[in-house]
Amino acid sequence: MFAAENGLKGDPRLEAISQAIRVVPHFPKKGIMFQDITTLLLDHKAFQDTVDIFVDRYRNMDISVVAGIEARGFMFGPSIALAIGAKFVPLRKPKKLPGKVICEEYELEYGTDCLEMQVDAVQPGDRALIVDDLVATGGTLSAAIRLLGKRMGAQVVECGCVVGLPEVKGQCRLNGKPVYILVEPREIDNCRHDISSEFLNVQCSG
Ligand SMILES: O=P(O)(O)OC[C@H]1O[C@H](OP(=O)(O)OP(=O)(O)O)[C@H](O)[C@@H]1O
Ligand SMILES: Nc1ncnc2[nH]cnc12
Repeated sequence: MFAAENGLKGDPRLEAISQAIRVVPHFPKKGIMFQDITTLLLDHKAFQDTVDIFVDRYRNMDISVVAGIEARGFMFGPSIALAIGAKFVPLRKPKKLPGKVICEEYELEYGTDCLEMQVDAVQPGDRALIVDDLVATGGTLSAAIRLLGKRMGAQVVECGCVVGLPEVKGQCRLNGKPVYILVEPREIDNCRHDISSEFLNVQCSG
């Protein structure tokens, strides 16, 4: 589900949210158009609107757990959880969580990574919302869905992301679970926050 299908067509908040996200070409490496949500966090109204849109969508869906994906899912998930009266569960990169954890691997461009969750955080029958800033290939969200659904027996109601990259068709890999996305990535031409190339960490040739 992408911007045109999120039920918010014409909502001026979406344009402001989109404009508040800085686009950084060639970060962290050449060829990546990095969607930097840290500038959204600096814009109080756009940040509040982002959280409000998710809260309005999920407040009556009987969600009992909001699971946020490290690291950028932690910037939106807790506010949504507090507002809808759900618990917040962090899904973390390996070896960060104490106690008994379960792990699901996912593919990166080169190699694999995994997400971990504490086993006592979620119970069978919990109704889960998974939150992240962005879906690209969908590999990370897929691992999160498996952790909560297949491994713990929770019902994954939906995944909510601020940005979705349409060209990689992330929803195909999301195990049949709906993904609700606020905005598509902006084209660099319209970018308000473009970083001058002298500040880029990655040098580009050609
Ligand atoms: O759909 P995918 O192809 O799986 O990519 C999306 C994931 O990539 C980014 O996180 P990243 O792995 O860069 O980690 P970070 O948030 O800790 O920087 C982003 O915040 C998502 O979690
Ligand atoms: N283009 C992108 N911008 C920000 N985070 C990402 N994670 C994967 N692709 C990304």
